[in-house]
Amino acid sequence: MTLSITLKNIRKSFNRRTILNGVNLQVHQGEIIGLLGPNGAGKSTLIKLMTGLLEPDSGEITILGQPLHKNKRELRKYLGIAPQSLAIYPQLTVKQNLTHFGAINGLSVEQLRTKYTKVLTTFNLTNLQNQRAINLSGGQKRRLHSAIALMSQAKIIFLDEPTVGADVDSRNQIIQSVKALSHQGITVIYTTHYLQEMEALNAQIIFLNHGVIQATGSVKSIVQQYAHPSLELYFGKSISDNVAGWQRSDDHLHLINSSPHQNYAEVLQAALSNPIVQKSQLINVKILRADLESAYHTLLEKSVNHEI
Ligand SMILES: Nc1ncnc2c1ncn2[C@@H]1O[C@H](COP(=O)(O)OP(=O)(O)OP(=O)(O)O)[C@@H](O)[C@H]1O
Repeated sequence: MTLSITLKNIRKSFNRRTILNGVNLQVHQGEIIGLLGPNGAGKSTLIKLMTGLLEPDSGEITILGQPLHKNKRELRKYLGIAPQSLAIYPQLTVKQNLTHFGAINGLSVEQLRTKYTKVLTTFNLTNLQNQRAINLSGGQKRRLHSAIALMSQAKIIFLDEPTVGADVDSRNQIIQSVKALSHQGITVIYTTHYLQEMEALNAQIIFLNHGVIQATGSVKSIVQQYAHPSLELYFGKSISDNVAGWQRSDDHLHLINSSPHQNYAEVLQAALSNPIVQKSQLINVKILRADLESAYHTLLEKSVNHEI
C-alpha cells in the first residue's frame, strides 16, 4: 500500500513546554485515521505540523514520499484542510464558496467543473448549491466547510472536529462523506470527541496523550485490548464520601478496574449494602458496553497511573 504520511520522531514545544515528544506514524493511502486524545493532547498541533502550518523542532515529516520541509509549496496543493473554526463566506452561495476556493487552490476550469459536481454529491449539497451560506443550518455550514477542503487536488484531507454543532442527520451525512472519500483513495485524518463517529467510520485509531502515541490500531483491536464492560450507579443526592472500588462523581459512581468476567449481581449487592450508597437514593443502574468509549477511559486511566 502507498504511504501518504510518515512521521519520524516528531518533537514540538511551545514556550519550553513539550507538546509532542517523539511521535512516529505511518498512514497509508485511503486510510481513515481517527486522531483521539484529551483536550490539549496536541492533536491540532500535529495536524498543523502535517500540513506545514507549523515546523517541528526536530523529526521528519514525509508527505506522498517527499520531505515536507523541502517541498512545502508543491505538497500543499495535495493537502485539504478543514480547521476547527468555520471558514466560509457567509454572503456567498454554496456554489460561489466552492468555486471561489477551487480557483484560489489553482484548479483549472475543467478541474473545477469535475470537482464541483463530485464534491456536491459527496457532501450532499446538491439541493443547497444556490443558497447563501449565511442561511444554512449549523450542520449544513459544517458540510460546506469540509467540502471546501476538497476543492483542490487534495489527496490527503484533514478534518478537525468536522461535526461540532452538527445535528444527528448532518453528522451522519459527514460520516458517509468521509467513507466516500476513503473509497475514492483519499486519505482522511479526522479528529473528534464523539467516539461513536470513530466506530461508524471504522477508523484506524491513534490515541495521543502526554506527547506520544499511546495506542494505535483498528477500532476492533483497540476495543479488544482496552475495553471492558462496566457499571454506573446514579443517585438522587450527591454522594458524601468515597466508595472503595468505585470512582465518585457528584451524582454517580463508576466501577473501576472491572473485568470482562465480573459478576455484576455480586458487585451490585456489595455496593447496595454500603451505608454511603444507601444514604444517596439510588435512581438508576447502567451497564456500560465494552466499546471504544470504555477503551478510551481505560487508556486515560492507564496514562494517569503511568502504566503506559
Ligand atoms: N501557538 C501556540 N503557542 C503556545 N501554546 C500552544 C500553541 N498552540 C497550542 N498550544 C498548546 O499546546 C497544547 C496542545 O494544543 P492542541 O490545540 O494541539 O491540543 P488538542 O489536542 O487539539 O486539544 P483540543 O482537543 O482541545 O482541540 C495546549 O496546551 C495548547 O495550549
